[in-house]
Amino acid sequence: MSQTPTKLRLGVNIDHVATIRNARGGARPDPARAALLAIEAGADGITAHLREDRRHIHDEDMARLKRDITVPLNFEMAATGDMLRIALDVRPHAVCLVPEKREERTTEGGLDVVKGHNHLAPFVAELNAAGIRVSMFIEADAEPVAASRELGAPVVELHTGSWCEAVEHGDLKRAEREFERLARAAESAAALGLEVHAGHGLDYDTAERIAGLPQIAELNIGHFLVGEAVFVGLDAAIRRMRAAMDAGRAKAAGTRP
Ligand SMILES: CC(=O)[C@@H](O)[C@H](O)COP(=O)(O)O
Ligand SMILES: NCC(=O)COP(=O)(O)O
Repeated sequence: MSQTPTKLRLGVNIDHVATIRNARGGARPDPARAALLAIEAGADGITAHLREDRRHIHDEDMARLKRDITVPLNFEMAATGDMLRIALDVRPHAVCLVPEKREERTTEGGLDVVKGHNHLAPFVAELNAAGIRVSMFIEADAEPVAASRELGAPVVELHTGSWCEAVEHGDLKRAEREFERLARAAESAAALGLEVHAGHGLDYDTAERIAGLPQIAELNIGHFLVGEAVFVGLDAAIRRMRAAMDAGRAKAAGTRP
């Protein structure tokens, strides 16, 4: 017998609207406007990453997003004292702790929650105490999942980058291995009572496939959607993404979207 699938949330990451704005300085395109449009199109949450080098999102963007949007704000940040101070000031719905390297082009790999336990513990504790939902952006492996649980984070976000890269390069064997890894990590996180999110590098096809993992509650997607917006508009790209996610979840559950 088929079961009604639980709805999978879509968090739209608007970082790269700010990347385009910053290419020229000034105020356009405005990431807060993109966030409002994303919500109209069906986003369940807005994600933004305040990088230490401020290459895209700026401090004022975070403050404006918190003030203007009507859905949960997911604030991605490195575990530094400065970022913690800003997050406690902005008070987003959620903070996702991510690893950050100044020279990287995008987030490479997950947080080292095992070796980094002592460094990360006070960040998780302070954010938890402030009522901000903490998620750990980790590699899809049992060890970081268990270490995140030990740290007291209620949520993990599984890094889908390696899987998406293998799919993009047509390396099907590696892609299947990476997908199995994500599936196992999602299962072990859910078994430990953690809420499971996933993201990085997802497109329509990979989002549809990963939506079939029933433990996953939220996908965070940005770069691909902002790129698609150039061709079809942000509204249409988000609606198509929503449909792909619903189709993937329904297919895996044996129902219709
Ligand atoms: C943590 C993560 O995977 C992304 O949300 C993050 O925002 C990537 O950083 P860039 O947006 O700078 O590529
Ligand atoms: N945490 C992942 C995210 O927010 C979006 O990543 P991407 O789709 O911009 O690669």
